[in-house]
Amino acid sequence: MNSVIQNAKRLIVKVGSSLVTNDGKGLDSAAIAKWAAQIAQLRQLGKEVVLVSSGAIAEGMQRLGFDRRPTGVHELQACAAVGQMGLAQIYESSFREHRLRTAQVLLTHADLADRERYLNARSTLFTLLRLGVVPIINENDTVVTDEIKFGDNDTLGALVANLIEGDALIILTDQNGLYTADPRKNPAAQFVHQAEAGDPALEEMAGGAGSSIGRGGMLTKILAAKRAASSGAHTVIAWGREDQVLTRLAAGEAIGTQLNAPTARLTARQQWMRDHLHTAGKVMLDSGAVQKLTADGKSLLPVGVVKVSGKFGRGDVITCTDPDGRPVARGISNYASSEARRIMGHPSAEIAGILGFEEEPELIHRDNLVLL
Ligand SMILES: Nc1ncnc2c1ncn2[C@@H]1O[C@H](COP(=O)(O)OP(=O)(O)O)[C@@H](O)[C@H]1O
Ligand SMILES: N[C@@H](CCC(=O)OP(=O)(O)O)C(=O)O
Repeated sequence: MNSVIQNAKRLIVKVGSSLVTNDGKGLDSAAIAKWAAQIAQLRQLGKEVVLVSSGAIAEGMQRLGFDRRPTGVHELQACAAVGQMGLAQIYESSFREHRLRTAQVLLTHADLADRERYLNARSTLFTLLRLGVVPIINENDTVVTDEIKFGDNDTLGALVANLIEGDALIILTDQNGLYTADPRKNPAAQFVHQAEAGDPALEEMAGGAGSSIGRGGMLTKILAAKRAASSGAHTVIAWGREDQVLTRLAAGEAIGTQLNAPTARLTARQQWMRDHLHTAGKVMLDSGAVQKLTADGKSLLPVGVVKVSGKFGRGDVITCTDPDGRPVARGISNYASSEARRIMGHPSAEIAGILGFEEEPELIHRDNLVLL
């Protein structure tokens, strides 16, 4: 038995190109229908699921009649643009069978490196989940070149896990999981059931892609697990065609390779905020808001702010002080200082009326806040 996926509330499921396109032969609608049915069941169990799907280039190659992966960057980008239409269509129709809506989210590395775009992506994904939609994420291959790419969707899956503080990342691939060596080349390779994410020994075992369809191979999956672990997410690498793989994992069955996150959830993120030696701005809270933050574990609402100092933008880390000016917390602001000055002291229901828009009801969401 294994409870990591069973206990997970928010899951990121990544499916690789070779699985999605049946080794490049075209979109595998039967396999996709099975994952959609399983994801629908996970949602009924109260889990939130985000799907990261590869396969745009492989499907585009098939549609455009390339029998080998083109070497020219613009041909690859053209393939991705054509293939992504196929992915969007098939996911939309497969999930519709279960009365679930899908949303296409195409991201680039630049989107996640920029704090404001990062926060926008995060808010949009949370909103989609709250609305009961299954987001389908891929890299926006049409606009990125090699130097600025995530490069592979294992990495993208891990970054999405960090972005939305997923509890677990499930990487579905064409092998049962991690072996001590590439099983395609070494039939004596032993299966690894469990290990600690980030253990350097795993990187020695993992090789590159076994087929011409997949990109990253096992190494990028191991590195993705290490990356996801920094925000506390555990990773499972499993065979995507295993019968009922997702629902069985959710029922607590041990399938595939489990890479456990050694750090507690949010530690890395809290660490990142704590590590800010200087912040661009400060907000002074009334004593009620101090109580909400420090004793009740709540978010900071604009209504509890009495003074805003400094100049900061949406997404900057700011310091919260008590009425005597003593720092009590640090966190990421959802509003720029000019906006915060206008909404401080007001209930969140008035934000839209004052600013003409509302980003979030909180000035600092609890997930983006660390007590000092
Ligand atoms: N130690 C290993 N254990 C399992 N698979 C490995 C290992 N090293 C390399 N591989 C290769 O990694 C491949 C999976 O990666 P990849 O082809 O990129 O798949 P995906 O499209 O699912 O991302 C496997 O087919 C396998 O040949
Ligand atoms: N964005 C690319 C994904 C490339 C990729 O990482 O593929 P894979 O190693 O199969 O997950 C596509 O959709 O073709």
